Amino acid sequence: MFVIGTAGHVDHGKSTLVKALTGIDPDRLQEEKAREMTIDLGFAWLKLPSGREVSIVDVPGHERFIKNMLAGVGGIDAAILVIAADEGVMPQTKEHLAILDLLEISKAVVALTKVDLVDEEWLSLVYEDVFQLLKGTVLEGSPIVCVSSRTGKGLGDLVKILDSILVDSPRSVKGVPRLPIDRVFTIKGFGTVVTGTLIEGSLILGQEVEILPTGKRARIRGLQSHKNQISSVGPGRRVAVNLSGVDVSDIQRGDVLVTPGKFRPTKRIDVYVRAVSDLDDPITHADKLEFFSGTTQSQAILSLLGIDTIDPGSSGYAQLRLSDPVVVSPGDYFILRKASPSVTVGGGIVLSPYPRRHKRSDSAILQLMNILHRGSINDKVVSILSLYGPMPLNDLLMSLGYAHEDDIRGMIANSQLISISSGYNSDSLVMTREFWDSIEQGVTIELHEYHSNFPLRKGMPKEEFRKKLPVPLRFTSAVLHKLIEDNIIKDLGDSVSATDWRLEVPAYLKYKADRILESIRAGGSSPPSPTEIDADRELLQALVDMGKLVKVDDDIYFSIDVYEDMVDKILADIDKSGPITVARARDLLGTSRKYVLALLEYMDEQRITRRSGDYRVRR
Ligand SMILES: Nc1nc2c(ncn2[C@@H]2O[C@H](COP(=O)(O)OP(=O)(O)OP(=O)(O)O)[C@@H](O)[C@H]2O)c(=O)[nH]1
Repeated sequence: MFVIGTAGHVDHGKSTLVKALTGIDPDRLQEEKAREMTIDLGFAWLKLPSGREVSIVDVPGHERFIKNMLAGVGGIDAAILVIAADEGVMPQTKEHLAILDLLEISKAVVALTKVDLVDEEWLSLVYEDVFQLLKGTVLEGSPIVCVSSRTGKGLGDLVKILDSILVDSPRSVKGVPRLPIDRVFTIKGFGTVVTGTLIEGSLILGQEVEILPTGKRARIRGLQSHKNQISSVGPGRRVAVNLSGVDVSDIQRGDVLVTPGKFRPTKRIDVYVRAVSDLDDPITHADKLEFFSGTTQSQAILSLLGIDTIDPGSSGYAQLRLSDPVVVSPGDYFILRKASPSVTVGGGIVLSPYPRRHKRSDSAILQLMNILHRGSINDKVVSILSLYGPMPLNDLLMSLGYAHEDDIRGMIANSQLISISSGYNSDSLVMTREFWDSIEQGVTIELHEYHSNFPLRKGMPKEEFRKKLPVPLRFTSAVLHKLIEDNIIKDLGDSVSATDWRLEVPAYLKYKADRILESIRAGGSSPPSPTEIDADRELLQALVDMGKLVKVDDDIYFSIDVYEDMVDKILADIDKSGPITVARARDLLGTSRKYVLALLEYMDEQRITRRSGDYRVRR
């Protein structure tokens, strides 16, 4: 589906032409009728000879209403540039042409209107003038048709030309729906209605939607296109959406209707800027300008990257700081105007909707801009991830545009990118293969350093390890698991170690360790307490972690062979004589009640035995 927009100087016959073509008067407002001037946007639709229906947006030509004009042309696929044959090229003819050029609306036709008012000679002069005017713009070579809305002359040709230029819709049904709102009103008995051009994706009756930047949620209660009730709508269509759960006063022109959670309003964007060629002054760093995109507008401060000015007709990269949050996607077009004198100075393309602040002279940033502007999607993904580090998949899609979802998933599938699922919200973290390699190397170095600093510890506690990972906190668990799974680190329960590391008593403590082991083994089932043999607690724990001692409580450590022997004896006795009491176990092991009690409790903890009243039974 296509949306056609009018453009052209005030009073040159745009609204009259739309009415002559469609039978619908686009001037809706009382004031517009009284003053015979379009103030706000008007809407109509037309069936082309091929049978296709197209929407028409009629815009005001008066320079005072340029903001409304910009809200109207923000979503169009093709333009009719209207120039009155009696007056010829006028200031807003030029400004509107410059805007179409900046928005790269190359599907266009020029309608020389009011030809009933001029003679052939004059007409050919104006025709030549217009022909020259289009040169060097995206409209160069566009058909020029002479029409009269009064006599009907040329209208048939105009419609045929429109039919022939409207091929290959650039809009995708697959994308995420986004509807820049151009009107909000109430209909008695129905409530809130918003209208706009759906720029991608589709909307379905009953669906939940979000209004940005406010984040208000609503439900689609009704859909209309060209006054027909419909149950779903695809991209490139004018649509009226009846919403429940949201008040008219909560919404305004410039807001955007989207599916919840898919877009985030932004006040800083990276852009490619082109300056209008017949400007008096260059665009300069730190200029305060007005930014228009879709139906949105905001004040903007321009930070030029790598340059101080953009000369008329030239281009450059910039970061815009906006006073109001906007909802934009990469590839969106925008216009920049100066407030006084009121003039369109340039426009361009959004490259990155959620950038960081840049150093103006950073060559890496200029390189990134170049790639975001003209690079392949693979290069864009790799550059963004290399510069900004790992990113949740949804943020990456938001940064590069949902149209690239399949490409990005393809890069994950062929391991160019690593994706780690957090397990909840189906949220996953995406990073380059290089970044993943650097995590692997980084943790290995980190763990070896830890092992040499703490030679008596079996590993780094998992909590501590997770905090060191260079990824957002909610993904640290998932990353930890992948590192274990890929055999980069070793899982030790509550801690982790390097895979090639084994806990060993360092040489300088060997003598001490041997003495401790000897004393405890010599004690058999009644070993001395650590205090009695003046044993270092950390060293004891290391001997436990190495499997040489078993710690049954803070004061009782058994030698492993003694412990295993005692466990065997108790289990054999249970098998032979049934559940065992503390007293029977004491006699069996020939030790005191203190040791037996601690041992049996430990065995319960280890799920070897279970306590049942005064007895222990096997688990
Ligand atoms: N003779 C003649 N008059 C025309 C023709 N088309 C429009 N007009 C007249 O020109 C005047 C302006 O026409 P509009 O259609 O309102 O002009 P517009 O471009 O829509 O004006 P804005 O929307 O305010 O910019 C009206 O009085 C029309 O009747 C035409 O083909 N021939």
